[in-house]
Amino acid sequence: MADSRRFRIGYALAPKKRQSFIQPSLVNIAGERGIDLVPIDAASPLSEQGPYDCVIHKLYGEDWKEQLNDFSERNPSVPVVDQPDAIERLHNRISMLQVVSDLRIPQDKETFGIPSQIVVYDSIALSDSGALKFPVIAKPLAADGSAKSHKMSLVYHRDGLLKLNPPLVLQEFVNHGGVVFKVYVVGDHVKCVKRKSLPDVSLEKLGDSSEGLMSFSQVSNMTMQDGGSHEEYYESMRLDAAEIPPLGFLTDIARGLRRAMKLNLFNFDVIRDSKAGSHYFVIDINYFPGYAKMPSYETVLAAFFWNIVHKNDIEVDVEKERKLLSPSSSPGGGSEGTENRE
Ligand SMILES: Nc1ncnc2c1ncn2[C@@H]1O[C@H](COP(=O)(O)OP(=O)(O)OP(=O)(O)O)[C@@H](O)[C@H]1O
Ligand SMILES: O=P(O)(O)O[C@H]1[C@H](O)[C@@H](O)[C@H](OP(=O)(O)O)[C@@H](OP(=O)(O)O)[C@H]1O
Ligand SMILES: [Mg+2]
Ligand SMILES: [Mg+2]
Repeated sequence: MADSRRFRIGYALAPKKRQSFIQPSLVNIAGERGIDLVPIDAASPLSEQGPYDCVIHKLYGEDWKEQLNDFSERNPSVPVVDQPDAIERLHNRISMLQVVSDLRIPQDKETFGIPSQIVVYDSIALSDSGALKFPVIAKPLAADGSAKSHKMSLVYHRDGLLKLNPPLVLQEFVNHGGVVFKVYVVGDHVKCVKRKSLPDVSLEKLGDSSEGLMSFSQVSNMTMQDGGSHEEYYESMRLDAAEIPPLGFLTDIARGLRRAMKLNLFNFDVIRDSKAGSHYFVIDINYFPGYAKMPSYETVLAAFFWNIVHKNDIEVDVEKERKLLSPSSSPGGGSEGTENRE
């Protein structure tokens, strides 16, 4: 007999994210699979809303974190995707990439790592960039979703550093042919797309840049102008010609990151070292990225939701779950039939 039970996924998203992610196409495809997407009002107590079979979210701040923790304590059987403590690691650009350095994956033909980087907490420390080679990219230390956290500078020489505002990360710029590979992860699903990136920096450019630095923001999200310049034309040719790294290689990294971070919804940016064609750098990891930009995102996300409500097939903090499910924690909430989940 067909399963007629419907499942409710509560979502707490900022207005812009809600608009881009909760497309009618996603609502329809999830609906056909028996899953209803239900908005959560972040201004009211979460524990008074519901019932939900799962909560997905992307909101910042301590208050929201407390709300989620409180909800999990009251509703231990309802998965919160993902746990706020696990997401927090991605709000700092050092802890974000540390997880990549700590990954132990057998590396064969293709190898990966992160660019050399240092963290700078105050202006005095800016005069000492250590052993870093220029150019470097200065990135705000915090990756907290604010417009400011995406404002970067490409710094050509030491003098350019003095114009920056710490706390920030100074990361060696790697020439990579102007293309960034965005690897989207949704549970065990992995999809790579190509995007425009910063162009390579030549030695000549390094020598004659009097400004010392160039500011930019969200370069991979910039669309090319209609009837654009020659430069844009060549950029788009470069993008078309770029070969995506082997999917098996990216999937191994994705799987390793998912396990290590205990996260299900993220993407990471990868660039290919122009000097060593099979060496790659992971330069950024983002929680709950712009999935609507991923081909067939509706079917992928609907399948993910289905897996959660039917099989609980998500990456979780086992220790935390154990505590939450211990007899001392109070059960409750969740919609009818939640206990049917495995
Ligand atoms: N080390 C690097 N070498 C070369 N290019 C880089 C490096 N780091 C960043 N970039 C370029 O700068 C862009 C922005 O950097 P990054 O991805 O760290 O910022 P972000 O604001 O967190 O991006 P997103 O919008 O993906 O969250 C990258 O997409 C890439 O084009
Ligand atoms: O504004 P914050 O919270 O930092 O999150 C952004 C991510 O950092 C970006 O990576 C997302 O864009 P991509 O999906 O192109 O990576 C971007 O996607 P969006 O602009 O479609 O929402 C955001 O998710
Ligand atoms: Mg990025
Ligand atoms: Mg980012």
